[in-house]
Amino acid sequence: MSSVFPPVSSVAPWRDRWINWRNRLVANPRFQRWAAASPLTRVVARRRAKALFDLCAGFVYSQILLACVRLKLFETLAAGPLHQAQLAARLGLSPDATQRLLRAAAALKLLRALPGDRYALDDLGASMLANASVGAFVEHHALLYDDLRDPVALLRGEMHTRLSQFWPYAAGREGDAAACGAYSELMARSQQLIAEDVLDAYAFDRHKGLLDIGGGEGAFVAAVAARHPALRLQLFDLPPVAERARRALAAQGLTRVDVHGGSFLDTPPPGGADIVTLIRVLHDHDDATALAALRAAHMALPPGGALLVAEPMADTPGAEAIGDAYFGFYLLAMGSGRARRRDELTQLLQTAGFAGIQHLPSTRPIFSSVLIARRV
Ligand SMILES: CC(C)=CCC/C(C)=C/CC/C(C)=C/C=C/C(C)=C/C=C/C=C(C)/C=C/C=C(C)/C=C/C=C(C)/C=C/CC(C)(C)O
Ligand SMILES: C[S@@+](CC[C@H](N)C(=O)[O-])C[C@H]1O[C@@H](n2cnc3c(N)ncnc32)[C@H](O)[C@@H]1O
Repeated sequence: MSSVFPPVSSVAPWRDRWINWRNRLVANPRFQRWAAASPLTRVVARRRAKALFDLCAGFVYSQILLACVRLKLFETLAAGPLHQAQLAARLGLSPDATQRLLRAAAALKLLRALPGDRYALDDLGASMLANASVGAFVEHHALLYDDLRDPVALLRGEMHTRLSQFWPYAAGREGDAAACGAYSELMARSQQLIAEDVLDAYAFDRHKGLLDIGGGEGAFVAAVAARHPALRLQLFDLPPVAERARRALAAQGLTRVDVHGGSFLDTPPPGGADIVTLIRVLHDHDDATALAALRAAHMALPPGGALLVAEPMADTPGAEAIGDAYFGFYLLAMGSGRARRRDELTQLLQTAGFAGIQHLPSTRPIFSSVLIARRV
């Protein structure tokens, strides 16, 4: 059999030679058949085959989830198990289509099949109910999947993406007021997955005033306000987003937040705070703009003031695919930024004049890791 692998140089480093030897073996169909049958290797072989199948099928699984979200299947089952026929009537699907969807959702552990053709929520379906923003993310993935239909063209920068319309500032259109509502709402809803974890990770009560740069509609400062009634609060975001924040905070009766509109690219954020937060802001931007945001934070703080950065980071153990695969390609489609590794962020922070950079353990680092630093 001819090999797709060129000969290995005998002077290559030992690690390369080991990897090449191993990959030749794994790519050999005879080894594959042997490994699938041998009691020594079959567990690993099945796991690898399943992992590769799941990569092939990922889009199909996602679209089954989208069908469940659009048909409000999880909400329909919130009160308890229902029979397949009852579900067909509630979902407005034929009996066949209902059975197909229910079986698929049960196979994906969203639902649990019960005896007598009844279905209940399983852990993943119940978790969808508990985290309402996940459904909103699933819906907005329609844009991302459209942009990903030709991933090579996307990598080559040959596509005009829908996601860059959704996030206008990523494409240099900071002033696009019409488009900021949709992303601001999505971000505000998904703070539920972030804010409490950040508040648990750091003792904000050692500070007098907090400024949230890129604070969106104020969902994070509202969570801070609830936990730390004595902290003075400021929010800075692009003018149309700041206007939305003013309205949203006033609607909650939160008049103690001082909201400022401007771009950190050309407007210095207000001073007076001794801690600045950048929550899910830096990863949106390429290094030059991320540095501008950090320099704006630096300027707003007194010497010794603190900077807290919270966002998904690329090298989070157990969540590598979320950082490098999901956010890597998401941000590519969006038009700027990348999920940085902790040491890459550390370097940016140092360049902007921060020191004492520490990683803080957080409850669910897969959604956001937390770094704290001190302004020199
Ligand atoms: C009761 C008995 C006997 C046993 C119980 C067993 C048990 C312990 C079960 C566990 C149940 C449990 C607590 C489950 C919890 C599940 C949770 C919290 C699930 C959360 C899921 C969250 C998901 C899937 C989040 C998805 C987030 C996405 C897709 C985020 C996308 C973010 C984007 C696009 C951000 C864009 C912003 C930008 C532009 C990058 O800046
Ligand atoms: C991904 S959102 C995160 C919002 C919020 N921090 C959160 O976690 O929900 C990024 C925020 O940065 C804001 N932003 C982007 N470019 C900005 C700029 N040049 N100056 C100020 N804010 C900016 C956006 O308007 C948006 O609200």
